Amino acid sequence: SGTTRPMRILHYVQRSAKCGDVLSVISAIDSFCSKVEWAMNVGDKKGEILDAVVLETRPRYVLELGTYCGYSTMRIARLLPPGARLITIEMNSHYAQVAKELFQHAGLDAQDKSAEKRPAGPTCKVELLLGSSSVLIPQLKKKLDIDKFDLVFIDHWKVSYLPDTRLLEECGLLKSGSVLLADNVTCPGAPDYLEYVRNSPRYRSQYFPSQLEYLQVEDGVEKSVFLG
Ligand SMILES: O=C(NC/C=C/[C@H]1O[C@@H](Sc2ccncc2)[C@H](O)[C@@H]1O)c1cc([N+](=O)[O-])cc(O)c1O
Ligand SMILES: [Mg+2]
Repeated sequence: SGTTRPMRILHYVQRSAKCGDVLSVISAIDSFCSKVEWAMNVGDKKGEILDAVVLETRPRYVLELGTYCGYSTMRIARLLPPGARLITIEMNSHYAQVAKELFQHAGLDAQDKSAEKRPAGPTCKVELLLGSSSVLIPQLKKKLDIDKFDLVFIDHWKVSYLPDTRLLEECGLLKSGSVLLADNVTCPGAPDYLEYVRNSPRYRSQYFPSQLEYLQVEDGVEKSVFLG
């Protein structure tokens, strides 16, 4: 009945990162996970690729599958202009709670969309949805009044990458030019997803080699542009 790894990350951040400073929260997580305890954040090396893709895409509507502690949520949110919306889906309520507390420490304007009492309309940049992507993706248009996503960051269960991508297509949530960015396509790997986006005429796919977070192990992210 001790603490969990996400709780230990949260406590370290609360002790050592500057309140309201999202960059100091991000670097505190990286420092904890590289020196004290590994955790499955996208990390600083692949995080720089994520940053570059966000800046290049200039997305207004972003979807993230797999919040975990919210590390990549914060990396993305800090680069979005006001008015942009970042929807992140997490099915583990403990991880979601830790992420929310990290967003608060970072001073990120975030809202738990699954809360009952919430102000009408998108008053904040980060909207955390509690539930499974396969259940929530078909509800996004109706629930959140979002038509298409400009950028999707995929970092949840590796076996869910492909089915959820197919679901995004079927739900009409991608437009010509929408960018999918998938973490871990080398380690742990998402072979069926890779095979799909690299061979489908509906995507132009590009691999960005890097390393697994905090380790000297090969990994990489795959950027796939939906062609409509
Ligand atoms: O397994 C990995 N990631 C799975 C991530 C899973 C995250 O997404 C939801 S599942 C969900 C959320 C929403 N909808 C459906 C399911 C989990 O609660 C967790 O927050 C992983 C593993 C390694 N590694 O080295 O072993 C490295 C990485 O970078 C990884 O991302
Ligand atoms: Mg990952």
